[in-house]
Amino acid sequence: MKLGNLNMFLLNDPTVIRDLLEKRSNNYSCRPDLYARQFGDNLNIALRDNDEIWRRQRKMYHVRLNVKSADRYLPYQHCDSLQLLDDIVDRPDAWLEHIQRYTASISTTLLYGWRTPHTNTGYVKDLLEWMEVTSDALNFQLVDFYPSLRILYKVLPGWVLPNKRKLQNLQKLENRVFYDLLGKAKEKLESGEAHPSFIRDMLMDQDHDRLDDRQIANNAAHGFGAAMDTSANTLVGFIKAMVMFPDVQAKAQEEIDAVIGSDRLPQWDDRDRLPYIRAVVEETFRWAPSPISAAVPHAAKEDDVYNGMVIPKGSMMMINVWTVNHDRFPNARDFDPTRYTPESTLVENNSISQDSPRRMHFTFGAGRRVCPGFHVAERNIFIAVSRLLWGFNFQRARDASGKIIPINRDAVTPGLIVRPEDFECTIKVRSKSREEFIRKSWSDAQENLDSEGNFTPEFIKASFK
Ligand code: HEM
Repeated sequence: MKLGNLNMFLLNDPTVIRDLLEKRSNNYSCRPDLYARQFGDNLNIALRDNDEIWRRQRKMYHVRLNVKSADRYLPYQHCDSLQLLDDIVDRPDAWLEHIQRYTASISTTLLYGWRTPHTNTGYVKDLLEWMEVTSDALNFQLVDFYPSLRILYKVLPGWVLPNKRKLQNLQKLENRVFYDLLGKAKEKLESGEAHPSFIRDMLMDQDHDRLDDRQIANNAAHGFGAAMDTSANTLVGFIKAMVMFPDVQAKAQEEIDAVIGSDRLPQWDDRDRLPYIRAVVEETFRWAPSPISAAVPHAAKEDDVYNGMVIPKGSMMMINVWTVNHDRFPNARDFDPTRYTPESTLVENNSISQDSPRRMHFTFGAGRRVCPGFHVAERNIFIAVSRLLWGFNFQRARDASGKIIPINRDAVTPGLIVRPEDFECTIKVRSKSREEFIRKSWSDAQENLDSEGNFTPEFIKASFK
């Protein structure tokens, strides 16, 4: 595809994705030189080109959010999911809000060490505002397709170029929020009160990791941007699937009831014994991918030739996630967990395996840029999905005359990160005894929280040995 002076290749075939993004990753793990990169000190890991700073930033994710570290953070997810369940019992119609709070909270806890009991106060409010401004400001712009316009963009003032103004405002917001959060993390570290988190680990090993303050501040905040919406939107996709495919929901609950029973909640350790739930999670990633075009395109570092086709230096390489997640499968818009064998879902890494053609979905991207938060994401989603199925029934909503309100199966919101378009549904707790169990579990969990809703030092000491 030719967009202005820019060449864009849409990758619609897993074999091509393997051959280019994976086998030739030296050439295809760059990012395009988007205009937006000039703002925010070019320290957004997802936008930055493949260079020494990006490698250092990315290494932090590999070292500090790998499988072992992701397991370490499970007490955070197990606890926050109890508030999610309790919130839904309280106000089932506000389920979207509760899901967004859950994913915001596990993100702030893991990245910064503090919880988010409500999303409308404090730094989390700032972070959510930042994400909103970011998704608006980061859309492709004319100057991305006609790089010769850059000089003009440089000299023209913000009031003539609304996008330049948006990016300038974004930079101001980032300077305030990101560095305040860094300052707060440093204070906690100095006073010995810092809870385990990504930013704490980066600060503790700052000299060894060779990241300066600005890089650490950006790395943590951009983790929030990458984690919060993608995880929330995936859970919205899961609820939509359960409402539209009641037989799948019934089968999933059958498995949970048989393996877990009614007097405890599922947890991550149960994953091995819940093959159908694992398949529901994978099918959710395939069926409702939040980054439908793998979020940010890769770019070609040098000219290349593939199957006789010339790929010029600088070309954008977009994984067409929607297509590769669907085209290979019969009845691809049916939500069908039986597409997966228990063996294929048992190994977590299969979803990001380098052997692309064997993969069932590309929701986490591919090659050296593949999502480094994958293990955390898998835990966020598995814990929420299994517990929601344990506690609730998800049904079609009816209007005042009792008629079922239709749902557009394929409609998603616009943008590079999408979620299913709003739809009506009814969520009901499965039984009185389950409601009481949820109430009690959350009430007991609150014993471990202080007056601001953060974990007490005793809980941290007991959970992180
Ligand atoms: C369901 C949840 C998630 C989905 C679907 C998702 C998906 C993606 C995708 C498609 C990419 C781009 C991959 C590519 O360019 O090939 C990406 C990049 C990234 N993700 Fe995730 N992600 C999720 C959760 C998370 C979480 C929980 C974190 C961190 C805690 C995270 C951190 C990142 C970062 C830092 C990048 C940029 C990597 C780079 O450019 O080198 N993501 N993610």
